[in-house]
This record gives sequence, C-alpha cells and structure tokens, in this order.
Amino acid sequence: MALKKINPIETVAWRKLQEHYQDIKEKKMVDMFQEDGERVNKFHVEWDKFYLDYSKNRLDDTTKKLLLELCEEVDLKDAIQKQFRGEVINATENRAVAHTRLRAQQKTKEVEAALEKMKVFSEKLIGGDWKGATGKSIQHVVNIGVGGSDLGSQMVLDALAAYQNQLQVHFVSNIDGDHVNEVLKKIDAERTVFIVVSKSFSTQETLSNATTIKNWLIDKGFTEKDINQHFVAVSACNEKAKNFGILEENIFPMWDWVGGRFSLWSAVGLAICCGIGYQNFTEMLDGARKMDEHFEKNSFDQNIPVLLALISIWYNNFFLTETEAVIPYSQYLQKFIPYLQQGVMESNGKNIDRSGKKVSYQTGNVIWGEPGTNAQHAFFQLIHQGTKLVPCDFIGFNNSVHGNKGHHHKLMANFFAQTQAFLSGKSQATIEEEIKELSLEEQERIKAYKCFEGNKPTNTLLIERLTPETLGSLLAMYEHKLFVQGIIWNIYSYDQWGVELGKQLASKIYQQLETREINTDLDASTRRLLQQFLTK
Ligand SMILES: O=P(O)(O)OC[C@H]1O[C@](O)(CO)[C@@H](O)[C@@H]1O
Repeated sequence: MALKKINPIETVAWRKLQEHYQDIKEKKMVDMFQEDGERVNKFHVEWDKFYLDYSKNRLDDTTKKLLLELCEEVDLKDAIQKQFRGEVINATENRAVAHTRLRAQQKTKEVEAALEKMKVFSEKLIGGDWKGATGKSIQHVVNIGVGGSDLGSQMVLDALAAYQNQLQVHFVSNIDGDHVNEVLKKIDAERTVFIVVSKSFSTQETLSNATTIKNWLIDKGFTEKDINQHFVAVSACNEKAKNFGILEENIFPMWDWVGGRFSLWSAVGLAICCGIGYQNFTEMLDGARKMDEHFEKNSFDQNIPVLLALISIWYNNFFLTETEAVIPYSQYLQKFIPYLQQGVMESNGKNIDRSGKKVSYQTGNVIWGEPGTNAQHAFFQLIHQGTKLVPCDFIGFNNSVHGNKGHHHKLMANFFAQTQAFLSGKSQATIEEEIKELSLEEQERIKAYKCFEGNKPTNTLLIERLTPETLGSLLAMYEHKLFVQGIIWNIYSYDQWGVELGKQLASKIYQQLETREINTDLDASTRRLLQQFLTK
C-alpha cells in the first residue's frame, strides 16, 4: 500500500501553527522558563542511554500539542507501520524501504547469510588466515565506493577508532586521481584487500578507481588470478561485479530494498567489520534496533526522532530558518556531518510532492556542522551574533572514551556553556559591569558590539558513552527523524533523481574533453570554460 498523500499546509494543525507562530515569534525562551517551572520536565525524554533536552527551544505546550496534531493529520503512524512492514514506499523507484530489516531481532535468511559471510571474511582477514597472492597475510583494506557506499563505513570507523584492530582501512571515493594515488602510496599491494562497494556497480567514480587499482596491481606483476585474492565486491548487481572480474564467491549481497545512504547496516559495512571486528558491528546493529523499537512503539510525545523532526519542521516551515547545525562534542564524530548531509539532503531535498505537484512550502533543511570545541572557534560567532537563526543539535557524552576526566570536563563545560549562552545571551547589566572601567564615551561606543541577544534554539542530546551500540542508536535516530520530516512534507525521501543530471552531462563533457571537440550546442559559458581548460 502506498503512502498517503496529504498536503501538510491544508491540515488544520498547520493553519493553527501559523497563527500560533505569531504569538510565539517574539517570545523569549528565558521568560518561558520563568513562567513555567515544569518546562524541563515537560520537554525532555530519557530513553535507554540517551537523554534529550529540548526545553531550550522557542516552543511551548501549545506548539507541542499542535505539532503532535499535525502527526495525526498526516497519519504518521500509518507511514511508520508501512516502513517497518517493508512496503513499497519508495514509489518513484518502485522499491520497498526496509533497511530496518538488517538490524531486526528476527532476521530473514538472506540477511543472516550475508552477515555470516561478512563474519567469516572479516575474521579471516583479522586472524591472518586470508592470504594474498604471494602468501602474505593482510594488513590493509581499501574500500572503493562513493556516497552511501563510502561515507557510512568511513564515519563509523572514525567514530569507533578506539575499537580499531591491526588492519588499516583506507577509503577511495573521489574520481580525482589524487585520492587514489595518495592511498596507493600508503599500502603494500601484497598485503591489501580491496572492497569494491557499489549497489549499482555502474558508478563512474567507483569503477574508475577500481580499474586504476587493478591496473596498478597488473603493473606490479599480478595476474588476473592473483587479483582474485585481493578483490571482493559488495553489490546488488552480481553480473556486473562478475564482469569486472570478481569471483562469485567474493561478492557480498546488497538489495534493492536498501537505499545507498541507509546501507552501512548491510554488507556495505564490510570495511567496518574488518576494521573493528564483527562483534562490534553487531553491537552497532543492536543499538540501531533499539532505536527502531523506540521509534516504532513509543508515543509521539516521548519519541526522540519524532520530536526532533517536529522541532525541525517548526523552525524550517514557520520561522523559515534555512539551515540546521549539528555539533557533536566528540572529535570521533568528525565525519558524522558529511555522513548526515547525504542522509538528510539527498533524502529530503525534493520539490515535488507525493501527488506529483510542486510543493509550495520549504522542504529539506541544509545540514552543517563540525565537532565542538573546534566549531566554537570557527562559526559560532555567526550563530551568536549573526542575523540568521540557526537551530542546533548539541551531542555530548557523559563519559569520554579515553577516560581523561580533566579533558572531558573541560570539553563538556564548553558544551553546556554554549547552549546556556545561546539561551540566555548576555544581559545589559552584565555588559555594563564588564565595561565599567572604560570612559563613558568608550562604554557607549562598545556596548552594542558586546551584546548577545540569546534566544537561539538548541536541542541537547546527552549520551552515556560513545560505543558501537550508542552510535547505532544515534544513526538510526537521525534516519527516523528525516523519514518523519519527509512524511510530513509529503515528499518521497527514498529516491535521489536529483543527482542524475550532473552524471549524464559529465559523461557527455568527458567525451568532448577526450576528443577535444567541443559541442556547439553547449551554453556559451561552459563552451568557453572547456576551451580555456583545453588550452593549458
Ligand atoms: O553504490 P552505488 O550504486 O555506487 O551508488 C553510490 C551513491 O550514488 C548515489 O546514487 C548518488 O549520489 C547515492 O545515492 C549512492 O549512495
């Protein structure tokens, strides 16, 4: 059964939210805290190893009530059930969406078999039992993929670097030859296994990089047969992988019902298993499953992904904010933002609704960010004193991975201080006190620049510790958040037609660069640029 097609702006709740926005837009959060002693109790969720505080947002009881009514009107429950039943909710590609199946308690036979294959392979590599063509054990693993076939594994291995074993895992994604060259410098061909990850097995970047690497091995004297021991693939297109020269037994499955950006839970995460071991990989699946259960079963007013999605919609569609920042206070989560960017923006960057009509409201938010405290020294100035409203998610951990309390308390002091500053700003009295030693003239001149208005919204997510399990829950939380937003916006979150045009044009331009024959039907700017490119 298809997803329902309900235009959100035609709902009663949307209209009421628009009216309500007029009441709330000038309100100060600090006053709302003053007026309601129960605010923190009302606006937080404690779940498993997560604590979400969303009280530092420009919303009140009525906002929450209306946003929850919006969920009822668009029948979010029905959409969630359809997703968990694995129905064909990716209607524009005519595919089911069932990545949650990969981490379900009761797994299907094909998923079990894929997991077993991943376990066996990764254990052989880690244990030194998988030998290269010259009989040497493996030291390096190179993941060749792009987008969803790259970002997830890379991010997880960075996030869980503390669990890393002796294998060194590298990533080649960019079509830029410098990328593959730099990786090749770091590895020993005889001790390296390459994992070609491509659901379609037709992505230009991945196939070009894989071919370059294959030729590099051939130049080193490897025969086609030798290469078999150094190449495996993950793909939904077996035949294409075999045509590339990969042995059938070395191909790990992917399925139509797993979207690229939701695929790290599948064999696409093979590099993760190699780098941190199968056990840690399954703990990550368990964490994601726990979040799935929370999302599927908890009432919406206590449901972390639903609440985060609603808050985001409140700002995006009523305050008309343009972006959202995610600030993890963990250096381990440095690659978390690029990963989220694909998930969120490839999914919800759509302007046609589920009825095929152009939407008349804002959809997908722009996501950006960087770990704190580095972010504080880069772009926090704009959030504190700029002209744009940027709602932020702050993600922090009760305990550090390294156990160095001194550092962790300093880090977390910054974490709490920033959300406090965003909330309260700086009062006139504090500023006056700070500059009282200056001449009156100087005080007058400088006062306005020292002003922090505050009233900047933040969600604070406090997680016990960064582990494979909590990371799994965190990733699933954002997956469900974007799904809820897509449902409310009445768009299809699981296709990505928007990336196709550039690919098609690139292939035509490539031909022109190779033949040095520039098409006359190109636009004047591009034609001139190509000429310029070819002259030097
Ligand atoms: O796994 P594939 O088929 O090589 O695709 C890689 C990536 O390309 C896209 O199709 C478009 O960028 C992503 O959705 C996908 O993750």
